[in-house]
Amino acid sequence: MDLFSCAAASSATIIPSIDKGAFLKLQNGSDIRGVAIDGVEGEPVSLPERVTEAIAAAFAAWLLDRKKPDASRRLKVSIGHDSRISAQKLQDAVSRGLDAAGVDVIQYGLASTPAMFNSTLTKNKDIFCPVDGSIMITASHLPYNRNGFKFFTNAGGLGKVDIKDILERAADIYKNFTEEGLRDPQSVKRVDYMAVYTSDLVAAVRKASGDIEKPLEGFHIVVDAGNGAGGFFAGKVLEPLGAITSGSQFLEPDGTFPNHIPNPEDKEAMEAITRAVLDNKADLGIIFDTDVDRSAAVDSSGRELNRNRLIALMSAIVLEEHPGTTIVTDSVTSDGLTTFIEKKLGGRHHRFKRGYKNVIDEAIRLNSVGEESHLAIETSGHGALKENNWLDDGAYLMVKLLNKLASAKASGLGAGSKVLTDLVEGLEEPGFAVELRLKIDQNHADLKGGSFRAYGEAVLQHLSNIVDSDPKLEKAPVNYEGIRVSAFGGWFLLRLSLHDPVLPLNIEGPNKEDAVKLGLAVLSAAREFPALDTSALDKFVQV
Ligand SMILES: O=P(O)(O)OC[C@H]1O[C@H](O)[C@H](O)[C@@H](O)[C@@H]1O
Repeated sequence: MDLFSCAAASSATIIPSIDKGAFLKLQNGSDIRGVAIDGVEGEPVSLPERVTEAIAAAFAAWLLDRKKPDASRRLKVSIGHDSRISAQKLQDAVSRGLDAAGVDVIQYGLASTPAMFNSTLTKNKDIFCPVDGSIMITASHLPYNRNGFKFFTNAGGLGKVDIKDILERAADIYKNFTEEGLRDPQSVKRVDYMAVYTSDLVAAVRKASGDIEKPLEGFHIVVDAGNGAGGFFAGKVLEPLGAITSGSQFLEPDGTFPNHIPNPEDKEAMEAITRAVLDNKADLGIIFDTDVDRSAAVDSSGRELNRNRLIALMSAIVLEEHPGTTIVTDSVTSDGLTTFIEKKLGGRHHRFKRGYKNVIDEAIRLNSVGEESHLAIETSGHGALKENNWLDDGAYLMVKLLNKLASAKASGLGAGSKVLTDLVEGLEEPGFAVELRLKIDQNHADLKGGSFRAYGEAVLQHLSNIVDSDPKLEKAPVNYEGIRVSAFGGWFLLRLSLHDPVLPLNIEGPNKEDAVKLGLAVLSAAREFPALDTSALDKFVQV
């Protein structure tokens, strides 16, 4: 069943009528996300093929406006996809939409999100690069029935404003669609771009090791791709570098994700890669999300190198290369991380907002106003380096770790992941950490017809007032998102979710008891908002 109401069937024309509002609802920050296939009750299809055609044609129109090519040149757009079961269907629809808008289509097949951005930068006429624009068909770690798009030009990923513009254009294009349908493109070019992208990663590690052909010889590294698109990393990156990859798991693409969610923030996923490392007595484990823009690692003792630890590790590597530089992170990073970056590593920690695009854009902005920054990274496992064109690339983060292993071995420091573990030595970790997500009921009368955002802002304002009147609670002096407060040896941050009608609450404390005290401070404010579902917090504070 389609989400959209059907227009009255006059003569033979049955194009479901879809208004602009329904198109705009497909926006998810700087991505487009929707339900691509039937199968989950209560989740009707919101991204059918014809809507996809319209979105692709709208991207082409947007790109033509930006690039203004002269009449003799046709623009080229590359398309790639992750392992989702709707990938082929959407790739065909995207190709028809681009072709109808007069743009050349180059299909890469199974690919990673960072590879797609990279194709706008690669200079190689034989493979039609650089392309003018690129589309990745993915819904990251979301369930199997979802899908969506990320768009790139050589200036980076498109932002919120551009996505809204594209969806508005798509709604107009869709209105003019006829029952006849768009033709299949006359000529689609197919390129094995992942071969190019992976050989760049291999070259980067070889270079860092002082041009050794197999700098990872003697290392045993297991990869867990969670049946997403990241399986290439074992056979196309690690093995040519000499590493043993036996025991790697879930490398085959399978859009039903039968083993675990491909998501380095997911507990089960991290447990799966940790088990693989320990069972195989491997030196290192590497895990990716579905489209490989996020990653995490596990050391040989089974210690997870994700979230704050991964940021600490990457900061140590980047600050060795660029002493004193600023590390930009998302807002839910720990106080211990700030101390580590500033006191141990001698850098500056700029704790900004949640959202990978927000941290990357902030790092670029800092550089433009004279503050040097080389790393923008989120606890989610998204990370981008200046040296890599600010490409949001989970595989490149792992390449930086491999460089470290390879150069340690080359300089006689031996194999194993100790060189990485040693780099995070001294990072203070909280005794207790939790994230609770408090939902706002958008249909509740207390919203009085207003938006969930306005309601969430009112909760935050009320909490802010309570904090101001309590001497035990100390507001963070610099804060870019929500209300962050230190007390009882720990901290909490209550903020609005980037996309959902939710107020995520992060609490870290020396122990659960102190974390509960922080939770109670939030609860005293939250209780007064009947549309806010505080049940998770109620449960948490009942020790
Ligand atoms: O605000 P939240 O609901 O916690 O979501 C925040 C997250 O949203 C998306 O997944 C983005 O890709 C991440 O970069 C961001 O961190």
